[in-house]
Order: sequence, then C-alpha cells, then structure tokens
Amino acid sequence: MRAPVSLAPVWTELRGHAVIRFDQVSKRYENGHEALSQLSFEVKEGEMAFVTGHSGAGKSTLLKLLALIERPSHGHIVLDGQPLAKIHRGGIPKLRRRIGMVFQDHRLLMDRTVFANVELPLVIGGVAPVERRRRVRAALEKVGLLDYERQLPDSLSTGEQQRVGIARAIVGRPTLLIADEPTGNLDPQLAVEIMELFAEFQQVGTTVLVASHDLPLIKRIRKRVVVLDHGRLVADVAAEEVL
Ligand SMILES: Nc1ncnc2c1ncn2[C@@H]1O[C@H](COP(=O)(O)OP(=O)(O)OP(=O)(O)O)[C@@H](O)[C@H]1O
Repeated sequence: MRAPVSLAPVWTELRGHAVIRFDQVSKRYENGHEALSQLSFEVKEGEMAFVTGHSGAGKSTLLKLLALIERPSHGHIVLDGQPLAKIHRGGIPKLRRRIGMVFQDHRLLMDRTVFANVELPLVIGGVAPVERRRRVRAALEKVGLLDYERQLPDSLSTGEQQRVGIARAIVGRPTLLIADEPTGNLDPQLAVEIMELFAEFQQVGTTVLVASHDLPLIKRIRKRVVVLDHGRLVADVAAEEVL
C-alpha cells in the first residue's frame, strides 16, 4: 500500500511565496521617535494589500524600508527571498529596479515628454532603444495614455499625470509595486479609477502594496487591509472580510 501523500507543500506553492516579509521590524529615527514597532506581516506573490492608519502611523516609513530609503533599527525584512540587510549601498539601484514606486506628487520631469518620463527607468537600466520603445508603449497603453506620449506632463490633468507616474513605475516589470498615498491629490472619482488600476496590475500577477489613509476608498476596492496605529500593526483584514 502506498503512503498517503500530503498536499500541504503543494498548497503552499500554489498560494505563492512571500514577496514581502517583515519580521519584528522596528524603526527609530535619529531624533528618537519610534515610527514602527515590532511589525511582522507577509504579502504573498500576486497579492494586493493596503496599509492604512492615522497621519503619522508609520505608513510611509514602512514603504521607505522596503525601498531601502530607510533602514530598520531592529528586525528583518525579506524582499522576494532576499534579506534587505544584506544589500549594501552599491546594490540599492538593482533592488529598486525590482520595485515600482508611485508617489502622491508623481515626481515627473516637467520638461520631458510623457514618453521620456516613462522611458527613464529603462534608460537607467541599460535597456536597448527598440525594446524601450516597445515597453514604454505597452505601459502607456495599460494606463490608457498611448495617445499622449509626445505631450509634456503640464498639458495633462492631475489624474493623467498620476497615470504617467504609474506607467513609469510598471515599465520595468517590477516584482513589487508600492504606492504612497497615490490618490492624495485627486478628486474621489479619479481616486477610484487610480485604485482600480492598481487592482488590475494585481490581476495580471504583480504584487501591490498601497499606503492610503482614505478608508472609504479602501473599502470600495475590497483588498486586504493592514492597519497601523502609532507604528504598531493593530489589524490585518482579509479582502473577503472588508465591509
Ligand atoms: N526622517 C524622520 N525623522 C524623524 N521622524 C520622522 C521621520 N520621518 C517620519 N518621522 C516620524 O515618524 C512617524 C511616522 O511617519 P510616517 O511618515 O511614516 O507616517 P504616515 O503614516 O505615512 O503619515 P502621513 O499619513 O501623515 O504621511 C511620524 O511621527 C513622523 O513624524
């Protein structure tokens, strides 16, 4: 008779590995303020989660630790299997190429065309021009701005400018897309559209982490919600449980 075969490892495999793992992470800034305290959580491959909490709760700090803009004071962070503590200064640009970052103030170069803005990470990454063109156009198509490629960002609406920022974040096909208050400057309808765009990237397999204080908007999108309060994780609500 054959021994029973456990399905547990298969399930683990199917659910995807952790792209983000925080293990007892604390961050104390130089002025002594503890912005994050003993934070532990995981985000699996292909998952989308919101990080929310009051102003000053530690949302931006969490994202900065992931992008190695800041370093933790205690604990471990693993990104896609790689401990961030092992990445030294010289390795940071390579790490950042695997993370697409979107900010509230899109940080576009206003004297460059939409195309050039989106192309920039690929130029820095040494991608050949023909491939660059193909990828930039694919990214612009995904955010619905293919017809705007020759325009300057100034001639676009705020929502469109934010979409250019998103195209720039995804053009390098990142493992992880992170966004810090990406809808902060937008009216409610545009904000919903931008959040839905993030959900679309998740649907095609990108892992997405979005910091936002806008609870009504978060509830509308219905994804996992990680809640911070004074740097501590106080709730972790699965998408199905978001009311
Ligand atoms: N460079 C820094 N030096 C000292 N304290 C800092 C620094 N950056 C952030 N803080 C403090 O750490 C805490 C967390 O800040 P953080 O920006 O992560 O919060 P947040 O949840 O993103 O807030 P907001 O929603 O207002 O952007 C705040 O009390 C903030 O004042």
